[in-house]
Amino acid sequence: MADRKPIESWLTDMDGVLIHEGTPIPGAEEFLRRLRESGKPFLVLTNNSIYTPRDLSARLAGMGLDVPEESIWTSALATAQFLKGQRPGGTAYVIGEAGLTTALYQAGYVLTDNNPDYVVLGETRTYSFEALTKAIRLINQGARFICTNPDETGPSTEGVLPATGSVAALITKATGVEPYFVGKPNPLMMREALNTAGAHSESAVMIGDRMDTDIVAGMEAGMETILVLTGLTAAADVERFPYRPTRVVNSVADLVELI
Ligand SMILES: O=C(CO)COP(=O)(O)O
Ligand SMILES: [Mg+2]
Repeated sequence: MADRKPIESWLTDMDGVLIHEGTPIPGAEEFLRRLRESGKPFLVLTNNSIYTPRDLSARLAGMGLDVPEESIWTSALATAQFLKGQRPGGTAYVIGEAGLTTALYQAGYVLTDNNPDYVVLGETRTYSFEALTKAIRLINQGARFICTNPDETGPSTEGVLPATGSVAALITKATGVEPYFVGKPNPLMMREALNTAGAHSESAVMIGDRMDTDIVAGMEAGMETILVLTGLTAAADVERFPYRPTRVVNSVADLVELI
């Protein structure tokens, strides 16, 4: 890309780039090791709001991937930071896992189903009819609808998994209310990530497997972008979009020599 600065900071998506659910993607271990050895700032930037950074770091370590918790930024953390800024000491009814409930507690929020300020929808593998019904009723009674991420599906080795964006669509259908999405491609998540990594967009790169979250978010934040073909976007899909990544590679294994 013409007159761009050398890449000094690396922001990388997780699902579909480093792992497929519980399975590491070939080349991810070497990519992360080379990043650590380079001493360059890097951050794993995931829309997956299920886990706390500590739990996620432990899960990744169990797959042989060494990512310290301070190098992980999730859509749950971004959502908690957003709500803390919007309404300090607020209240929320939450559908999600420990990654989201812990982040909201740490942001000073009270989690309740009694007249909450917000309904906050995150990623889980155990959506319940009762919880969705409660969320729909609370939104109808005036609670503001927030969602950690717009991903309709997530990747796995067996195929796609329904994700938060699809569940949000169910609630929207039942209430007529659209959520505010905090995760990628919201510039909020990118700004917070760049600040967390101490990175500057003109010398940073965003690696991802989705054109409509990772790549557009990086592009609109002024970063170089690299699409990998190990996740949800196939090579033939790229041309359908009105924008392009800086480069397309098969996997993170192809990026090791760029670090
Ligand atoms: O969890 C996701 C959708 O289910 C997406 O996670 P990533 O942002 O790490 O790809
Ligand atoms: Mg992904």
